[in-house]
Parts: sequence; structure tokens; C-alpha cells
Amino acid sequence: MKKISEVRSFGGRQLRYEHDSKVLNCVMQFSVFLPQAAAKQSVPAVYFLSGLTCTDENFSTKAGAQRVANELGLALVIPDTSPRGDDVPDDPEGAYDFGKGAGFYLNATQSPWSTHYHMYDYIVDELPALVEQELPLTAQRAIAGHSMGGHGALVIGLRNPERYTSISAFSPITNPTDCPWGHKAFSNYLGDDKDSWKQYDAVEIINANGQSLPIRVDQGLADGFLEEQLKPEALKSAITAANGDGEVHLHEGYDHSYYFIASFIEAQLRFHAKHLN
Ligand SMILES: N[C@@H](CCC(=O)N[C@@H](CS)C(=O)NCC(=O)O)C(=O)O
Repeated sequence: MKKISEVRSFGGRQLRYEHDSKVLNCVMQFSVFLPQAAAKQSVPAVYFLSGLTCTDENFSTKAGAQRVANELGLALVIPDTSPRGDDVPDDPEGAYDFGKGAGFYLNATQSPWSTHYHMYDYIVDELPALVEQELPLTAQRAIAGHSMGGHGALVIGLRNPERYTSISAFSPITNPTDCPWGHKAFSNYLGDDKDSWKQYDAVEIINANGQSLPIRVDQGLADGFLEEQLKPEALKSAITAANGDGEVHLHEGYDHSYYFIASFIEAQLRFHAKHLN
């Protein structure tokens, strides 16, 4: 991997890298924050998966996560949201909710998407193997995300409890098999067999397998996507029915934006730090 930028932040280092991804079959960029503690020893990492239209830079520049990450001795690993480049197919109408910037953290099975859109394998296997080999990171990981990335964090954490200690999400798409964003993405990436969609739906996964990792969700009640796309009550019901360890915090007046994320990122990082020990 090749470093493309480095700046100092709150005593730590904010880094950006580029590498050839075998899983995605294209060149990818990602960001990492290393706290000051990483100068002396390897540190655990919180992976943050961003939402529709984002790159790695939305979270690294807008969330204000570095101060608390440095205090807690946590690295932040911040991937892009889809494969990239001129060879990668995109939404034919240029819509923001499918294609580039909207990989939905799954492995596509349908042509032409299946050549590049394997974000599930990228986040679960390829990226951690790379950064843990090249940077002072332990194999202790937590996973977090926003909106489409909240869906990704829930699905990836729930399906891989041995790889993570805890899961958190801002405004996640909790039940993508039952909302317009999910229907559009899953029917294109995965085809018409709705049974194949369930492996990428947090509510379906909890209903089928229960929940073994602790979960914290923060959701703004003035979020314009709340009722049609996000459905936090579906996740809450699934957690309750599974008798799981999950908190869904509803916040009066907050919307879907990074102003909301910046307001509660400290709470989410402290939640992960407790479980990362
Ligand atoms: N109205 C937005 C819809 C997409 C959106 O709200 N994206 C969220 C994630 S689902 C986001 O984080 N946007 C980037 C940002 O606010 O920096 C647009 O068309 O760009």
C-alpha cells in the first residue's frame, strides 16, 4: 500500500493510503487515524463504514472523532463505500443510492456488478489483513457505521462475532429487505431470489441466529429517512425478541447529517473502548 497523505491531529496521525484491491479488482483509497499510543505499541481499531455518496474522507474530515480516539488509544480505519475507477459500472441514471458510493457492503452475484462489488469480503478480510500487516494494529476490532454503513456494520459484526468485540451504528438501514434503498440495491446486486437478501439484513440475521455482540445504535428523530428507510423499531424488536445486549438511543431534533454523528461519536467510541479493553 502507498501513503498518499499524512497530517497530525490531536497528537496522533491522520493517514490516507491507496492500494490494489484483489477482492474489488480496482485501486482503492482508505483513511486511518493512529493515536499517539501507536508510536509505542500496537493498538485496537474501530472500523467506520460510511453511508451513501461518501468516500473515506467524509468521516475523517467531518465527524471529529480524532480527539477521543487519541485519548482512548484507538485507531480508526475508514474505508471507501464502493469499488472505484472508470472500469467499475455505476448506476445507469447516475442516482446516488446505487453503484459507486453505494456498495452496500455485500458481495454482488449479478452481472455486471459481480466483477467488482465485493465490499463484504473487502471489509471482513482483505482490508484488516492489509492494515494489520502494515500498521501498528492489534487484531482487536470493533465495527461502526452510518446509514448504509450502519447496515454494513450491523451485518458484518453480527455475522462475524469472532472478528469483532462490539458494533455501533448511526441511523442504520436496519431492515434493507423492507425499504426502498435496500430493494433497489439488493435486486440489482443479488437478483430476484429474496432468500439470498436475508444474509445482508440485520433484522433477519438476528431473527434467525440471535445476537452475540453488544450493539449501540444512535438515531436522530428529525432524520428525513427515518420512517421510510431506517426503521430503528424493527431492530429494537429483533434485539428484544432475541434477548440481546443492544441499546437504541433516540435523539430528539437530530437529523441524518454529520452534525449528528459529530455530536455522538464520543459516546460510540467510549462504548467500543469498554469492550476493546
Ligand atoms: N441528500 C443526500 C443523500 C445522501 C446522504 O444523506 N448521504 C449521507 C449518508 S446516507 C451522507 O453521509 N452524506 C455525506 C455527507 O453528509 O458528508 C445526497 O443526495 O447527497
